[in-house]
Amino acid sequence: MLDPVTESAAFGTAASLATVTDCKCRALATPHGFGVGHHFGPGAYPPGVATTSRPLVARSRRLEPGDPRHDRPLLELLPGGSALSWVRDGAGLVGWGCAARLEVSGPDRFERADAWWQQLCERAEVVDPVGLPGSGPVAFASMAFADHPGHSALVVPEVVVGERDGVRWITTIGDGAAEADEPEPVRPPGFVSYGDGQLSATGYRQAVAEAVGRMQEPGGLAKVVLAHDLLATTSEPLDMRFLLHNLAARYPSCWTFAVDGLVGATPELLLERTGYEVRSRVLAGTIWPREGHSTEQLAAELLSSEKNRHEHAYAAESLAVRLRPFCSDLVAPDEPEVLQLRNVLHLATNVEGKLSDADGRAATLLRLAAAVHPTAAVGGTPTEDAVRLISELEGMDRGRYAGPVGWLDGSGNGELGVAIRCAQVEDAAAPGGETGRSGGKLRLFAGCGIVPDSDPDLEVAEAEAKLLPVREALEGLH
Ligand SMILES: C=C(O[C@@H]1C=C(C(=O)O)C=C[C@H]1O)C(=O)O
Repeated sequence: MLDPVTESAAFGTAASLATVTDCKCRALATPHGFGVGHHFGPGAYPPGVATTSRPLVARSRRLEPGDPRHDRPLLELLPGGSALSWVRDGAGLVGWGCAARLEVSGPDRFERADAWWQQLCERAEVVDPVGLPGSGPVAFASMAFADHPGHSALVVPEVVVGERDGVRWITTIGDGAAEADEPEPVRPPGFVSYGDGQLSATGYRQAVAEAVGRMQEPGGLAKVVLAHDLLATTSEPLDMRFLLHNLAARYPSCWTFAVDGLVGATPELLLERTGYEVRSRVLAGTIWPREGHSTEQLAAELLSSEKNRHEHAYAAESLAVRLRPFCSDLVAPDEPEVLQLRNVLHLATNVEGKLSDADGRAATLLRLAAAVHPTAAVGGTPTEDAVRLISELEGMDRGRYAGPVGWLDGSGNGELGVAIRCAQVEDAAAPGGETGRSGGKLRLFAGCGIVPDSDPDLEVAEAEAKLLPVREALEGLH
């Protein structure tokens, strides 16, 4: 987890709050703007006063063979502590330290986060001869699923190491002191035990049965995605890198992420923006391995399942319909394909578009995310009714589970996945920590799309299959 909040300023209404933290360093917000500086004293910026101190300084440079930061796998560079990650097939970004941090909540969390990041980047001093998506200043983002409750976080690391198209680079943000941080050995979490979270598996079965009953009534919803959580406790302090390494080893084609204590490996890409190109991979419709059934048989069964095809169509359409207004061109195939993972197979649709810039400025990634989140892959159809039903029937706080997670750079590029197959670290419990406990505590999440002909027992089994990646990573399988 990140350093404790040392100083902060809050603004907004109770319905919509933003807190910008000077994490032993650099960025602060006020009701009227954002400033960046060093060594603020408590109350140095009373409400209503905009700050005018120093901007962020970001310097990128290429790493060359022979430098361990060039030659070692990205995840092995993480020094421990506040790990930040977005890695797939060995490429992507890892980061550590905290040069600036924003916490937002409420219905306009995306807009506020976007404004903060735009402003930080506009004022930043950037030296970036690398010039690739992800070089220069970067923020890792993890947004709350719902308008209420839950907070969203943007973290600007002090050091980022990136790899793209075979090029490795390092970016330091701020004074670069954290660049020298040496990775400590990764520590295993010891014994893992599980208990009910806020919604037990039996409670989940009941919630699904209730949803199915209501959906079968006239005027009922077409689809709702219900989830539940599982509490894991470890006997030793939790080193997030242990999870990241094991997830990346078993799920290399997924995006292995860690942002502000939310850690997982997602197969679902909400949006990627590279210049004017946008891309999304929508997943919905699932089958999981069964004794005596080959992968080919399972794939054929999934493709021919009307229930799964319906679940999928709602999700793919929700993304395409909401993304289209921002695009001059959008291609969404009519037929889904099958994505095969170790634990499950999904129906998948890859959507590609070109952003329009009619007013001279294409929509930013966070604005696009605000428009498309939640798709019917994690919300439902119609969206607003589904989100209300989720809150009523789950009765738990999803936090940032199923929200957008990923990174943004200063040129408008970035990738946001859907935060599934993940856990929220509630307490890493470093030895000597305030809790006096030595073990860590995490909440694992999994959910399933429910349609009027869903079988509650099968949905419980599906959720169990979706919990496996994090469980196995925690238990040391790689
Ligand atoms: C909600 C989750 O997964 C989503 C639901 C799916 C489904 O219902 O078939 C498939 C992929 C994801 O879009 C999850 O893994 O927690």
